[in-house]
Amino acid sequence: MNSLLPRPRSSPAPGAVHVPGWLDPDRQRELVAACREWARGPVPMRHTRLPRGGVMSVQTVCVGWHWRPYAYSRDASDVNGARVAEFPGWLGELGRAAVAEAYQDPAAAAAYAPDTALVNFYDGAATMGMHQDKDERSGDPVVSLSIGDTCVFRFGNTETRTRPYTDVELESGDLFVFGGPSRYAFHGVPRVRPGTGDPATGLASGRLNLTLRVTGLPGP
Ligand SMILES: O=C(O)CCC(=O)C(=O)O
Ligand SMILES: [Fe+2]
Repeated sequence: MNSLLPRPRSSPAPGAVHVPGWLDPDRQRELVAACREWARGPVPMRHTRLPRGGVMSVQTVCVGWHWRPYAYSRDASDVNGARVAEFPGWLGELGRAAVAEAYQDPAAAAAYAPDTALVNFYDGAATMGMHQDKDERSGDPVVSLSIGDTCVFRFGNTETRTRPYTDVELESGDLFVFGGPSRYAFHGVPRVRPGTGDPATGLASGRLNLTLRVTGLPGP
């Protein structure tokens, strides 16, 4: 938080809600510690390789289900063949609390059962191009949690990867939920602002983002 006045919550599109400063400092520290463990394994955090030969600038580790472009599996055959870490119960609770906060809808929150989390780490130069989250077989909302350096999060429309879009500054502790008519909106991260995070989170530099999702795939 680098502003004098609290940042207001906003809704850049129907079904998309930004809640600034939702995670308190203790929660942020706990999440950084958990992400650090997941980054070690059983499937280590890596730069995801794209089918056409490119490599993503962010580093990613998954929990619950392993994502590779463009499908989910339990085993990370594109990394080391290991089965991904279990999706912990507390992370599901956090997801339900996030949906309750964003939509102020207890029934929608109670029904929300995320079974995967993608953990992305951005160094100062990493970006993410405009894309849709569409490898899930469920239209349930995506819950996004940010820790560390501030980024520009570009939230667009469901039709094109271009305008109209809204640029939102996601700071450490911010919650962003997109569901309903915005579930398949294009979005991306054109810029991270190095040095804006507070090292007290446990993250000396860079940005962490967790997206909780419902894969719609059969469990265990
Ligand atoms: O880092 C972010 O804020 C967005 C991440 C994202 O869009 C994704 O993992 O699909
Ligand atoms: Fe995404």
